Amino acid sequence: MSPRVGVITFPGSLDDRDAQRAVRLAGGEAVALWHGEHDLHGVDAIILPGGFSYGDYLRAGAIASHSPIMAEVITAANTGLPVLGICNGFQMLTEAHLLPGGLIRNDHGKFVCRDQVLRVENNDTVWTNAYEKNAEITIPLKNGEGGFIADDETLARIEGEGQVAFRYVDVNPNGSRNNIAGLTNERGNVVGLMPHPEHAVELGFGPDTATHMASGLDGLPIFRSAVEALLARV
Ligand SMILES: NC(=O)CC[C@H](N)C(=O)O
Repeated sequence: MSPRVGVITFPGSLDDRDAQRAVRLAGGEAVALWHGEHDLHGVDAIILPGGFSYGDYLRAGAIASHSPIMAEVITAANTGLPVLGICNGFQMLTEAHLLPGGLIRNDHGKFVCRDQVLRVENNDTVWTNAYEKNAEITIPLKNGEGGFIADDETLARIEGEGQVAFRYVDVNPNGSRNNIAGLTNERGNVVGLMPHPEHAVELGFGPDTATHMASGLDGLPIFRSAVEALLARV
């Protein structure tokens, strides 16, 4: 049976249906979940999608991190359930303290939208194991609050423990410390990243392959990583 991957919709989510589609393309069953529920409906993994939950009021992801379903997500993540946060979802994961540090307004003050090259720094997580270590991938990036921050001590710990999952290559698009684009928790079941893998899973809809010499499908292995890890577990 296909692993059941829950995608939570919050008020203001934009990319929930794209995430569901990516799950299906990777061989999983996508289960739509609503932020106001207290029930994860027995899913095998969770995706917190991109968007503008609660209009980015206070800080992007801050209000959503207190949604009723997030209490269940936090408990489940702490017992090993695979959880992926994409962009606004990554912001929620730091706000919920499932990942360290925080995300603030881009250093140049503008919204950024571009095809972004990333390096896979850690392929020993539930969500990155289908990549080669140090693989360079191109997936879209689109955010206003993507600047990763952490104090020096936290940053040293993140680097020392290998918790940098993805790093920006060539350009740092938002002023993130140490060019950090995505993180994992120590256990490797919770991963968050600013760029959008769910927008690079089908030819013709992802990065401009002619300009970037990208495959256009570089986001798919994130979803395949978890689906295949879950299948192997059964
Ligand atoms: N694409 C997104 O998920 C955007 C996240 C958030 N609204 C921001 O602009 O930073």
